[in-house]
Amino acid sequence: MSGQPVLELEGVEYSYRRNTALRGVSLKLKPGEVVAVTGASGCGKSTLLHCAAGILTPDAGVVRVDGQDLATLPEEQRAALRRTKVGIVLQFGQLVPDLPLIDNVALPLLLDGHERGEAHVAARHWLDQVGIADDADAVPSELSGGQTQRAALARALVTGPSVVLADEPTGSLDSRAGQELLDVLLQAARYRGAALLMVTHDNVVASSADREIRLRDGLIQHEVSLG
Ligand SMILES: Nc1ncnc2c1ncn2[C@@H]1O[C@H](COP(=O)(O)OP(=O)(O)OP(=O)(O)O)[C@@H](O)[C@H]1O
Repeated sequence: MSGQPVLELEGVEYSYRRNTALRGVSLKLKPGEVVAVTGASGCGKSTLLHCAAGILTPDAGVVRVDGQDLATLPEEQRAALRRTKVGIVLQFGQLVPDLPLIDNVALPLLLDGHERGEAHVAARHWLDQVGIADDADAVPSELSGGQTQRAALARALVTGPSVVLADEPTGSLDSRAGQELLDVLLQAARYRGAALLMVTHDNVVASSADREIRLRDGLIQHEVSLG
């Protein structure tokens, strides 16, 4: 795997008031690289993902996306970088409740100034890729947990991001549906050259990665190359 890292964390620390979640975590992902973050509940996995996404600002350390330090960018540029370069699949609450799925998935493109028809074509493509093209006109409250997760993945991939961050991407799916969704994610990384960082409790998901980073008490306990 060649190229400069598209995602870089250096000495990232984060505390929630008195609760220290990350104690200095460093990692680098190159284009097309797939990294699984594992570890016991509460070890800091989601916090790491949220820092990488720019949702949380680290207390110390640096997060770079495509070589740009998120902390030094003006808010508007940081938001634009996150919108265009980073696709995020969180566990809950990502979709806009009253918007049909087609618009939910097209939203990152619409916010970025793309024309509506063009955004809808891309959204339909990704709804099809994740297997819910028939639900394009449904609103999120009409969906199952698994369908919601698929829609969130379609929305994360619609901009063709350089970095995809996924928190338990197959969490509420049975093993077959989970495998299908994992395949979509892996293809986005391997064929489109996106770096994929995914938090998972699932050994099958972890073993599909190129590397596994195991966290313990907010630190990298060990790192295993699986390639
Ligand atoms: N909003 C919050 N306020 C206070 N403490 C928090 C908050 N979110 C997480 N924590 C604490 O930070 C630590 C790391 O939490 P985090 O959610 O990152 O772990 P995790 O490895 O993702 O856990 P899980 O596998 O259960 O999702 C834990 O001790 C947790 O209790």
